[in-house]
Amino acid sequence: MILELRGIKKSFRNGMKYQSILEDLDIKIYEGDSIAIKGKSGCGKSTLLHILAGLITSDAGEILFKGMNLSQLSEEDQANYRRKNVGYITQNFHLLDDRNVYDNIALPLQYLEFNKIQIKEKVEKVSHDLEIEHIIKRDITTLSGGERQRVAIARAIIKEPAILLADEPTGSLDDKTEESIMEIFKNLNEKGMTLAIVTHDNSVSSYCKQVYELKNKKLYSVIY
Ligand SMILES: Nc1ncnc2c1ncn2[C@@H]1O[C@H](COP(=O)(O)OP(=O)(O)OP(=O)(O)O)[C@@H](O)[C@H]1O
Repeated sequence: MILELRGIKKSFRNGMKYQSILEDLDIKIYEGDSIAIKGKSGCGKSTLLHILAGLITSDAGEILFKGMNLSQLSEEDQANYRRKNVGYITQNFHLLDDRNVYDNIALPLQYLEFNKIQIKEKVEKVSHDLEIEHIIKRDITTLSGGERQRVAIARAIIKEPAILLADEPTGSLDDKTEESIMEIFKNLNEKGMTLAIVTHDNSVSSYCKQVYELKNKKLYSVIY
């Protein structure tokens, strides 16, 4: 098992009120799994992905990565865990506007202290796969929504993470580009990368081996 959530609870404080989002949520994700997470807008899908990525903490429960309890690690070790193992594509991409496309894609490898030659090789390969070679020197601010999305995907997969978490990764792409991105994810998954995707799109979830619905603060396996 690569990642397990046990008894996760999460609520947010909005003004004077606490809004409970996740309640006693469990999930087991096995190495090489590909899972889609569906559910109504606002039900807590992004919150769940943030918890899986270790970006926010839960109020109760445990997150285990290959049996290791992440909440028992120091902040520095948690950050190292994320850098090495987790690729994350957020809903609004979070690209760095003051750097060009190349530098955005190269960033995770710089954190992992790859040398310049290794970085160049990997950036060239991933930008070829995602068909963004022609925009590699462009400033982020000049890109279209779909181009930004592909840059965010390139940045997330360049380090070949053990687990890729993606929040609506093909949301603003046309059908053909969506299909090519899903083929890339499928290939990476076949090579052993575990995949968890939040999506509303049935054609995206059809690529996944398992589909879950987040409902009433818990995850339910959807059987077609
Ligand atoms: N940092 C926060 N502070 C307060 N409330 C929050 C915070 N983050 C999320 N929420 C609330 O938690 C609920 C779940 O939000 P979340 O973004 O996880 O839903 P979602 O299922 O991903 O929605 P969507 O499909 O619309 O993107 C929403 O009601 C949202 O307003």
